[in-house]
Amino acid sequence: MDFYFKLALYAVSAELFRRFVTLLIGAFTGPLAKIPGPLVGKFTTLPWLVNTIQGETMNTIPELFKKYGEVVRTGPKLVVFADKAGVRKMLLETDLPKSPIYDKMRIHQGNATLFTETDKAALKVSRRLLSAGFSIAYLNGLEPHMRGCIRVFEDFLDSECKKSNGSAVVDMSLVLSNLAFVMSATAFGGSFNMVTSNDVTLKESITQLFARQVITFLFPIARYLPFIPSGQSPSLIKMTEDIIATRQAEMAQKLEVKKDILQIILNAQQTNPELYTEQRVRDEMNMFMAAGTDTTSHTITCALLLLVNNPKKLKYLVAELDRAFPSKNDPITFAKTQDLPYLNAVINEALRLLPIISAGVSRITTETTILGNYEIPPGVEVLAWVSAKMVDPALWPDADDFVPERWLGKYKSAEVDRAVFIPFSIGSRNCIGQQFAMKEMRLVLATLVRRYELTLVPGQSHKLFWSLVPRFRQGFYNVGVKPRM
Ligand code: HEM
Repeated sequence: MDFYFKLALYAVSAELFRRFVTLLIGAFTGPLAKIPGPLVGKFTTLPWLVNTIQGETMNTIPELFKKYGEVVRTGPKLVVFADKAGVRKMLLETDLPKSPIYDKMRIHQGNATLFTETDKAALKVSRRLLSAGFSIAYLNGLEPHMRGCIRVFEDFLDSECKKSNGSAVVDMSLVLSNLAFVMSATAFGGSFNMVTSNDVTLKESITQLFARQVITFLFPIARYLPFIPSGQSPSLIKMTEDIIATRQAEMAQKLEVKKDILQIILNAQQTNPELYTEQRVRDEMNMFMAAGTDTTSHTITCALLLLVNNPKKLKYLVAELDRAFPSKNDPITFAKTQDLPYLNAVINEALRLLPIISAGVSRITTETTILGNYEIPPGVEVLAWVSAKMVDPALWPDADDFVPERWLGKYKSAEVDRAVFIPFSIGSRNCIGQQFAMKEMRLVLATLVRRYELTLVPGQSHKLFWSLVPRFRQGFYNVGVKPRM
């Protein structure tokens, strides 16, 4: 017994020693050793993990770029890139696959969705299939749904104002999240009047889903712990199940059905039931609703934040919208908002200054790849820190200021650099919902600014943290709202 115990002890010690030596060698030799970064990053990703849990990487990594330059090693096999060429090469030219953290974000292991698919061949199939649901013809067909949702939203704002003697203070981050959720849900097959209030249930469902995804990509084992949020709130599960069941019943009765993403997924299920299992259909729908909710609502909330804090710019936008819609009741449409220069410029500035993509896009090298003048061996997680160049003072005069005018022509002799303005990412994994999002954001922002007087509620913190998307630390963003005459 004693002999076996000693043998086991020697074996464990030898293994620990081997690992220690490998770590030391990896830290100070080999291609990654040349990459600058904090000393601790050569040995462990622990500080990065802690920062990610705290939602602080969006604030701390830019500090590392200031200290170490545009390429920083933050873990033994983790490198973050802010340089233009490196980011473009990783996302576009070499088109590296998504890293295994996306596998870990799956709600159900074994069930990939479009967002969490890491296999390039499988991606090609599902991306081609689902792209049909984002064609211009399909998106234009969504206009009545979106405008219907906005009408209900306006009724809600009007009644809030009536309740408080004509003007109200509204938590825009909450109500816009609910609105965006309903817009996605109706676009993907849901019924129309689902949410008309400042009920927090749906927002909490999405927040919970995202929080779980962050926890499980950091600690995959956590998915088995009872106190970790399931990411499957009962209201979200029920809603998705109802939407799918209603559509399946319509199909069974051979009724004419909507041509939408849900239908595309259900048709795929009929031809390929092994790949598109019932569970995958549900996960895919949940993913689309989540991807389409806090992304657009955050961007619109930030556009409002920037506008109410810059009243002169808000006036320019009001003037543009008054010219385009002289009567308060003129229909605000896709076609009429598509090319409004100042409206588009405001949305671009919101996407540039307060982007969704504020904590890097994760990829993995599969062979030795030259990125940012460094030789990156296979199996290294590389993060494209897209947001860095979007606020680089060398490219954007008054980089931290809200200047919609820079999108209307040269600003202080600089033209916008579209090669670094990539809030929807680039390459084969760019945002499939980009046009959907732009159409939705133009409609909502134009309606709010044309029909309501919007004012700053002072004393609020603009501090953000990251939980798959940026969120307000204070938990809300209030704006004063009053119907315009
Ligand atoms: C302002 C709004 C939005 C922004 C800024 C945005 C941004 C992005 C970015 C940066 C990615 C790449 C993420 C990565 O590689 O990890 C992405 C992917 C994706 N987005 Fe969006 N998004 C927005 C709205 C939407 C909407 C409305 C939908 C759906 C209706 C959507 C669906 C998706 C999907 C499915 C993917 C994964 C695509 C793939 O991996 O092939 N997004 N989005």
